[in-house]
Amino acid sequence: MYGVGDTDSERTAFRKAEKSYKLYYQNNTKKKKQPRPVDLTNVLDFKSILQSFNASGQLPPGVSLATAPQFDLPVFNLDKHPGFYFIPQALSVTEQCHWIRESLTSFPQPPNRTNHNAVYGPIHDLFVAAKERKVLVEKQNCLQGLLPDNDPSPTDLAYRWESSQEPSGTSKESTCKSIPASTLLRKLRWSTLGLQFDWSKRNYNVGLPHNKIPDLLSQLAKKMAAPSMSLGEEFQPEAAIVNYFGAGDMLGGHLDDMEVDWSKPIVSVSLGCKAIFLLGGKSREDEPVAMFLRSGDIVLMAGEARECFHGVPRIFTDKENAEITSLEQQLSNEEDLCYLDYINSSRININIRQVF
Ligand SMILES: O=C(O)CCC(=O)C(=O)O
Ligand SMILES: [Fe+2]
Repeated sequence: MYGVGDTDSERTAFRKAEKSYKLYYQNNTKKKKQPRPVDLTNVLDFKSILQSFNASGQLPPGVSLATAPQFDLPVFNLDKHPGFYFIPQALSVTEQCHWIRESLTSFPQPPNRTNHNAVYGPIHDLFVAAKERKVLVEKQNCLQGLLPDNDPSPTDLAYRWESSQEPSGTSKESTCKSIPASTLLRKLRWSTLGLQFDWSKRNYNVGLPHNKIPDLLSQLAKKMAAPSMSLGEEFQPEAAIVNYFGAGDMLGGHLDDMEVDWSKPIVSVSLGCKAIFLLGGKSREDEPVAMFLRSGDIVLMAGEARECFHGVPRIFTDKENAEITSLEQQLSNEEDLCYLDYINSSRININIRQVF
């Protein structure tokens, strides 16, 4: 689903656009790596579109106001992409902070799976462990026989958290593989909520243990999906993918085609650093439109837009372009500094789907 190009796709319009926005470094004269400057003049900016719409009722060519009865925020459509909806600043800063905390603490908790499952099995409390500078230590073959009798989960975990200050003790322990939680947090790429997506088989595996989509997230998705739903129908959130992006990360052009009913939207929430989103056509040969996604923006992809290639070639983690000042202010109290530290250089995307 998420592969970026083989040699053929290197030449497509979508791939060209990805390359033009992707973060590349260049050496300047003092041999310091600098991000290559990128031309952003063709990137649609719904923040300024909203501002001028609010001031004068004017919209740029190709953008129109969606009909969204009983919806209390302006929602925009793109004339060339039926089924695509943009809701700028859909979430307040307080709501954004809430979903950032949830995305880092509760969403990656088992039975939800993450990209780390394949290597380490289920990992509990990753964010707290990173905050407490813990290390993940291989337990089997290595610590067996050294575990206390009251170990809470001796059978289902091959790894466990340990304080990094713990003296290594016996020679048996010192040969254990150990990985700092902070490294694992930095390498967290996705977690899945609700019905679990099996990336190797490219389908939803309803047999995997899972929890329902959390109520508050479900309510949010139902409310935000409304502009793209037929009258009298309600969106049923059954699965969600949470994507975590660091500087230089990108999400290659792809289609989300594993859900049964494509008339239902994907509700996609952006948090943290600003990104560029590319929305293409049904073929990679179609020229994509580029737009900024900022913290608090929500997009809906329904109907025809569900069949369109899309991706995220760039996130901006530098102060000038990240546009997270209000998040920084709200997360500047002592208990939130750990979240601030993460989101300062990261973007989180939560996309919620109705599968059946
Ligand atoms: O990060 C985004 O804004 C898009 C995510 C996405 O397309 C996906 O997870 O399928
Ligand atoms: Fe997608």
